[in-house]
Amino acid sequence: MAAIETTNLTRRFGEVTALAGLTLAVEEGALFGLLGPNGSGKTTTIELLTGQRAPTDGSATVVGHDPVTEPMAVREAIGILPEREDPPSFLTPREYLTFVGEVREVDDIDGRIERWAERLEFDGVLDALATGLSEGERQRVMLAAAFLHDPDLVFIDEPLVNLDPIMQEQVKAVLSDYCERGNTLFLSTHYVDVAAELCTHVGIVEDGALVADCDPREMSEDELLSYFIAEVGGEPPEVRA
Ligand SMILES: Nc1ncnc2c1ncn2[C@@H]1O[C@H](COP(=O)(O)OP(=O)(O)OP(=O)(O)O)[C@@H](O)[C@H]1O
Repeated sequence: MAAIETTNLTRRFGEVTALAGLTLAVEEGALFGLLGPNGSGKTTTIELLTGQRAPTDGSATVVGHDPVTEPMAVREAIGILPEREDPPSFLTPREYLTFVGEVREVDDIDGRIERWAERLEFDGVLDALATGLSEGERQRVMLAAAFLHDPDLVFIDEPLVNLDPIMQEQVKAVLSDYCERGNTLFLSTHYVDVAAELCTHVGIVEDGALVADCDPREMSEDELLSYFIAEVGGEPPEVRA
């Protein structure tokens, strides 16, 4: 069954067409990556699918609900980590996550916070003001917030940005494990290596339209990179020896 389906999803901002008729299906349990260059419409797609913005044209279904007519049902069923969002600077991670847990009506909030803090290794700063946290620590707190209520589907805009290589590996394991339990992830990224290594399904988007839909497990990272560059209008690189 599809966790997400879009038909001709379109969004214009005045003269600018951010999304130009995106038609896409993401199956339940997929670790989906929307791969595209800067300005290709990735963030806009997430904003439309999560009910933060209305489309100019077209439609979408997210875990069986229409984000335009049933935004609350969508919001309850999903987790989201938008690009460049931080916990409030004047709260500690524990306070912020407690607030999120209460809004999300999570059982055993304290236990879940402890488990996520250990898993994402920010237990040492759980009671420090967020203003003093590193960018990577703030990113991990926001990841915990997205997963705290154990949703069926999570959207993450650029999941590994700001993380050091060791933390990137740990976050990749968290994301893979989440999908192996039957949940669905919708990532947006412009990093081909992230899509190649992590995803089970990649959609390549350019100028707001889907130009390719592939399974990266069936190709090497170099092949995905060449495919990506060819699809977004450039010349493929010379294959490395
Ligand atoms: N609120 C807005 N008003 C006007 N134009 C917008 C708005 N939001 C996005 N756009 C434009 O729509 C296009 C797609 O933007 P979007 O942020 O969805 O791309 P993206 O693929 O997420 O880019 P990046 O990888 O740089 O984050 C861009 O040309 C952008 O300038």
